[in-house]
Amino acid sequence: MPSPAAASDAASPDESPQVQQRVLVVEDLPDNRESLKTLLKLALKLEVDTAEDGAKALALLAERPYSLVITDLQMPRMDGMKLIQKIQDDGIPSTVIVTTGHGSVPDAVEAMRMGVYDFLLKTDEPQRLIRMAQRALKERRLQDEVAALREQLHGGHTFLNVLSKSPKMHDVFELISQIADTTATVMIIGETGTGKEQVARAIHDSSAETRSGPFVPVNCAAFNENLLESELFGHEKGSFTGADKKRVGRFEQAHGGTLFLDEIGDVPMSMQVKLLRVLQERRFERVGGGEPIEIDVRVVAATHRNMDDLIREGKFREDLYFRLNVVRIDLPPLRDRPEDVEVLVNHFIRKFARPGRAVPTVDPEALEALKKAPWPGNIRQLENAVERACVTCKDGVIRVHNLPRDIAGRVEAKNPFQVDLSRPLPDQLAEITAAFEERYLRKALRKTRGHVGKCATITGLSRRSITDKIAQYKIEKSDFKKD
Ligand SMILES: Nc1ncnc2c1ncn2[C@@H]1O[C@H](COP(=O)(O)OP(=O)(O)OP(=O)(O)O)[C@@H](O)[C@H]1O
Repeated sequence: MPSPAAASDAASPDESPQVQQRVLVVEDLPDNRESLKTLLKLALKLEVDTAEDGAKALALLAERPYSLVITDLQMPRMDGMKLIQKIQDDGIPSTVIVTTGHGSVPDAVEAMRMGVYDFLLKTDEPQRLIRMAQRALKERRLQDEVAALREQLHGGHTFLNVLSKSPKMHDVFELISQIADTTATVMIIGETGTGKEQVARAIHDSSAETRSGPFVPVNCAAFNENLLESELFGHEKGSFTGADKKRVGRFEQAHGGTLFLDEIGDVPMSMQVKLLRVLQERRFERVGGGEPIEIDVRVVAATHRNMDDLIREGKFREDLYFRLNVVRIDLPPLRDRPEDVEVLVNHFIRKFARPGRAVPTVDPEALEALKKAPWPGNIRQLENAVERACVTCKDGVIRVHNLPRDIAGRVEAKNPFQVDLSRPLPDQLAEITAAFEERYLRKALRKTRGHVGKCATITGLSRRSITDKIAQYKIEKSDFKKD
């Protein structure tokens, strides 16, 4: 039997703080049982329980989950083979390793056929057991993770903090769970505000490999070429004017975790070559530094741009695109998942509810308006609208007039002359005029694709007046340029 001292330098296989793994040793001889327990405890730094036969083991397995069961085959009462059979039949989510004497090798081989992970001889080196246990625990953890993800996937509208009832998004969840135990590079494509960063975080959290490491986001569009290089790769002291200190770049910061390259379509060509090299070689040098730095990072990139167009126009390297696009996730815009509006509204209401006050509700007309709005800014725009409504609603009910004008205006426009005798006539007239003016202006902007001069000609107003009204109604001119 192995001696405890032999394994003192082995590392724990479970670096994830979220999954607490436990081991069960099943062995009838007290000395062997205790020395195995001490060995495993020391080497794996995990909780280890023991049982003297199969029946006691089953009782323990019914009480708490064990990631790994290490069992002898020959024992009184219930032997190892019967225990294995029961674990298989009852679908107990434990991985089994068999320890056996020379005489029982055929039984151990039979146990392998029944689905046990592996077997080893009692005369084997202790290190062999430790290595086997480490491998088995790692694989178990991945299997448990995937099972937990699948449960989330089919059990509701939330998947690692991403809310959705939409079948299109459920396909995305399925894809994330499929790639959870890989480190494949992922490319997320979606309009602004569709939740690209949120999904990138879900990918990071879904994987036991990355989750215990950092999630490092970089907005590539926020830097010019030189700054982006030093942002990503860091620099050595004195490598350029102003580099008065050594700087650790984002790639290095993300070691062991995920680097999220947002707005990848905006990376200048010369930087694209450098990125490609890092993705291929998994190492790089700091700016002004000679020593190559090895990194173990999952890269998730995102863009709202049409990558095919960028490649066609010669603005993005195809080879880099292929590297990034190993797994591609297309996020649908909010207007293509109307079933999500209510779920998200309720989520944001809870998020923005004022402490100490009741969580607001939404009146049916306001909810209808929220569901019908086109949401060019997608979930972020919806989030802002709900935040504003939570602040302005007075009696704990969000009504149409608490919504931004462009959304409220759509409802009022449906029946602009509805008379409300509880409010003074001038107030209602002013609202109707404003709603009509806003609709007129939006239509003119749509026709002219946001061109203020042309819009002035159509409306008969001055350019200045158009600009003032655009500000007054909080209209985003850029929304019309894209149409
Ligand atoms: N499915 C979702 N469930 C809950 N919140 C979400 C969801 N999707 C997005 N959000 C929230 O909406 C906001 C915008 O999301 P995010 O920043 O991930 O979008 P984005 O596509 O990366 O935006 P941009 O293109 O502007 O970078 C964030 O506050 C995020 O938390």
